[in-house]
Amino acid sequence: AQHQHTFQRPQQHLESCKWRPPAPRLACAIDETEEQQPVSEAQAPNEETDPQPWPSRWEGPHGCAGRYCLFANKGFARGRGIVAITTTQNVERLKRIEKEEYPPDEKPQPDSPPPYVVAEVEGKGLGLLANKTLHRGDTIMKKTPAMLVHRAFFESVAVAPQSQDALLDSAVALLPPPLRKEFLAQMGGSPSAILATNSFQMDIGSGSGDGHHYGNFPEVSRLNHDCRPNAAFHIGADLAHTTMAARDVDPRTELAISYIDPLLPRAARQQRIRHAWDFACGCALCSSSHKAADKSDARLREIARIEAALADFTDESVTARVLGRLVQLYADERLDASVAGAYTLVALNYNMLGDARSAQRYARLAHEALLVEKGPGHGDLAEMAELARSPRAHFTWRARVRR
Ligand SMILES: C[S@@+](CC[C@H](N)C(=O)[O-])C[C@H]1O[C@@H](n2cnc3c(N)ncnc32)[C@H](O)[C@@H]1O
Repeated sequence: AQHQHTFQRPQQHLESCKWRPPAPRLACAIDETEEQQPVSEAQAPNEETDPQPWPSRWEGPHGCAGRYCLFANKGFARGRGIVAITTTQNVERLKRIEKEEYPPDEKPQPDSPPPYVVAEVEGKGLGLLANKTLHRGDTIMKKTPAMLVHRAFFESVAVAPQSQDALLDSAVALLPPPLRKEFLAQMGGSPSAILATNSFQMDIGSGSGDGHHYGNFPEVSRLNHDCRPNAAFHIGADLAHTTMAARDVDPRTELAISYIDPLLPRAARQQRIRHAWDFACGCALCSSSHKAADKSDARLREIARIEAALADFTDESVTARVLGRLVQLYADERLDASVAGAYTLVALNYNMLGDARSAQRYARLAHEALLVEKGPGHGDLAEMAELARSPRAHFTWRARVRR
């Protein structure tokens, strides 16, 4: 699974982002209410009391709206469960992923106690607070989705809003009770509003088309937004959403992720947050003085300028001093959760300038940051490992000096 590209920076940064279904709906070509077969709770007897974990078994379709049908697997990912509103082709993909990533003969790791507690956070509703000291790279949580909904289910004019709501209600009813409780406890109210406030875009087709879904991970949904977050996240080919500490965190400190591109200037960040989630960001940077915000925006502009130069092999302004300046700007901006792309560029550019030691140093840092921000499946990892191993054999060696 890959994250949705919402913006493109020089090093092909990928961003996972949250979403909001399009509203208001303008047209409904076909009302498919009649195709709905809402699933009642009565169809799952004894599930509240049954101590046995559910076996992994895909069932459905339990009703359809247009090409999108409801499928459920109460035993998905070694007993966690999942529901999906998607196409039959994508269910086959989910089956393949489960077979490869969650083989039934492999014992699940016992869950270690979470390094956070859920608590009220002033001005933000509930949030997550660290309950111990965390270090950069520590895993905060790793969760598979409770619900996957094909993006076009919300966008297709062939699916009427009533059909959407009926199928979403049925989907919730098919979740195993503990996960259903977690799902319904999320901020939002109705299932569609819960999805609008708390979902991540993900591609379950590895970019091969029609795999674009909204993924809902109820435990992850308690993470509030911060423009300079102390946690980073990625969604892997195993569908799991992993949140990791991006810097050292003291106990009782709130854990937060960025819902948006943190490199946007303050006004654009706030506008995106307002537009997509309808809240005024109360993070420390957004609440800072005009003077501090202006300084931050000036640093972001300088970052953009330098990164454009680094990505242009013909740009002659690139020197070791410029590379050092970029690293300093990221540190000053506290962009600990978004440094992988910058370190990658810096590593490649040191190599292009013929400084093998610095290239190796930043290739190692980029490798570490890619694991935190993008996960072990990211394509640049091999490149950075190669550069760290033998900078002089890398195609970038002295590329700027040779010109
Ligand atoms: C994904 S939920 C996060 C958890 C949520 N606070 C809760 O109680 O479940 C997103 C919602 O949390 C609140 N929120 C998140 N980050 C915030 C921030 N930086 N400032 C103010 N409110 C925030 C907003 O109400 C937003 O719609």
